[in-house]
Parts: sequence; structure tokens; C-alpha cells
Amino acid sequence: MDTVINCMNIHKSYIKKKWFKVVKRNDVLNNLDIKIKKGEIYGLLGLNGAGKTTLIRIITGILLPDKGSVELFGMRYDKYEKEIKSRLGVVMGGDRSLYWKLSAEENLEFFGTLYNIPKKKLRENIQMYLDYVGLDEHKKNLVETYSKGMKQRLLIAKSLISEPEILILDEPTVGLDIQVAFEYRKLLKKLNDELGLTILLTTHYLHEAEELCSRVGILKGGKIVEEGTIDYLKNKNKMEEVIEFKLKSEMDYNLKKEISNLGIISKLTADNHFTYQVKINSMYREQIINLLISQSRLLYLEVKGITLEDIVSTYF
Ligand SMILES: Nc1ncnc2c1ncn2[C@@H]1O[C@H](COP(=O)(O)OP(=O)(O)OP(=O)(O)O)[C@@H](O)[C@H]1O
Repeated sequence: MDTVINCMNIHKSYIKKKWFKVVKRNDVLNNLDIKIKKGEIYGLLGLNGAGKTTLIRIITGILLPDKGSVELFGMRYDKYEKEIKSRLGVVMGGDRSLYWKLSAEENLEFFGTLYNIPKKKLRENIQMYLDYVGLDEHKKNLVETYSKGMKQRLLIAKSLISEPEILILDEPTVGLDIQVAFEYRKLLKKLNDELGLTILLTTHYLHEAEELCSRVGILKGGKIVEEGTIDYLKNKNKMEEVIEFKLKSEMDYNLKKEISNLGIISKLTADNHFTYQVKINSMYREQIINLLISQSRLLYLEVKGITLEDIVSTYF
């Protein structure tokens, strides 16, 4: 498969200066490599502040790296910026880039002319993509009357108007309600399946990465420290599930030893009582549940699905 995004040895630091002196230096990306193949949906994962948005800004040519090189479609921004950008659709957080006093159709006409798309082709694309994102009925309405979900879909239509080959999205479903986010993910999947768009996105939601991404990469300490499918990451870290339980008193040595043989125990520090979590591979679920139920000190027990933060945290 062709590599369409190739970042090599990327370094990026944010520097705060006072009187020409560096007073604070934050090395965000450090010798980072990433390769994304044509047709993939790649999810960039990491804790808050890991540098996901910084990397997205570098890949989209908004920000220059301090060191290293970025190639899209085998081309570099210093020589082929216009060509690269014409093949890239970008949806960053927020809806500031739409004109609220214009209708959806007028917004797309305006942005389409910036791309120098011939008039007839532009009119066809506007119709096609408004249809595609399910906004055809509302195309004459002012954007200020749109819901957040509708604005998000319009931003996708806007990014598609120039017929890009790669779509890049920074936390696309943040702030959307469950149903709207579900529909939005369906739309992204459709764009990948039907139009063959390569998609790069950042997300904090495990179910989103599971539903959408053919591959994810974990960004930690300025580098991609792990890549693969979500299933691969879960199995590798033997972290299929989390069991939370509460005891009447502190866990004794014997119980702790028995549970530790099956999973990783931690105490919920935010809780003043004796609440614990154990991360386990699902094959040990029954065994741990039986063990805990046999304890007269057990107050409550809950089996929880693991979160993306649980997976990402194992790399810290
Ligand atoms: N323009 C900037 N100037 C200075 N520091 C910045 C700037 N942008 C980001 N940072 C810092 O760089 C680090 C990485 O930020 P970035 O937004 O890339 O992380 P992120 O992984 O996208 O985080 P989140 O998941 O919270 O959105 C953070 O410590 C942030 O405070």
C-alpha cells in the first residue's frame, strides 16, 4: 500500500522568551516518525497535552517543525505546498471557519471559489456533498440556525469540496451528543468505504477508535510508542476489562496475592473507602468474580469496559 503521509524525525518545541532569553522550553515532539497508508483510517491517541494537535498542525502545513521532514503524497511543503493542500481536507476543532450569516450553500460557494474550482464543477460538488452529509434539505438556511452536529457535517462538506484524498480531523465528535456522534462516525466510515478517503483523526474515545480506526498510534513523550489495531493493543497489554470492587475493610495480604496473580490491582485514591480496581484479561473474569463473591467483606462489584486512557496509560 502507498504511504501518503510520511513524517520523519520530527522535533517541535514551544519556547517562551523574556528579554530574548529562553525562560521556558516545552519539547512536545521529539524524533517522531509516522507513516500513514492510502485508504487507512488512522487514529492518533494520547493523553491531554501529548502533542496530537501539534502533530496534526505540522502534517497540515499550518506549523513548521523545528527539525525533520513531512511528506504528503511523496511531496514536501517547501516545494509543493499548493499541490499538497489541494489534495488535503482538514476539519479542526470548533466552527469558527464558517460564516454564520451565510447559508450552507453560500458558505460552500465562497470556499469553493477560493480553491479556484470551475463554476460548473463547483455547483455539482456543492450539491453532491451537501447530499452526502445529509444537509441538502437545509442548504438555504443560515448557518447560525444550525445545530452543532449540522455545523460539523457542513465542515466536512466544506473540506470535501476540493475533492481531497486525505481527510484530517482533530477530535471530530467532541461535544456532540451520542446519536449525532454515532451518525458522524457512520459518515466518516462511508467516506472511507465509498470515496476511498484516507482519514487521520485524533480522539479521546476508545469506542470511536474501535469503531473507526484500522490502525491507531499512541503518542507519548513526543514519539509514537506503539501502533496497531485496538484489539492488538488490548491483547498486548492484557487489559481486556476492569473490575471495580469495594470491601468493608482494607484488602488483606492473601486476597491481594491471589488477585495479583490474575491482574493488576490499584486502589482508587479518590475514594476514602476500600475501593479497588483490577485490570484483567477477560479469560480471568469468572475466576476473579468468584474469588471476590466468596469474600464476606465485599460490598459491591462492577465489571467495566476499559477506556482509551487505560490503554494509553500503560505506556507511561
Ligand atoms: N501555541 C502554543 N504555544 C505554546 N505551547 C503550546 C502551544 N500549543 C500547544 N502547546 C503546548 O504543547 C503541548 C502539546 O499540546 P497539544 O495541543 O499538541 O496536545 P494534545 O495532545 O492535542 O492535547 P489535548 O488532547 O488536550 O488536545 C501542551 O503542553 C500545550 O500546552
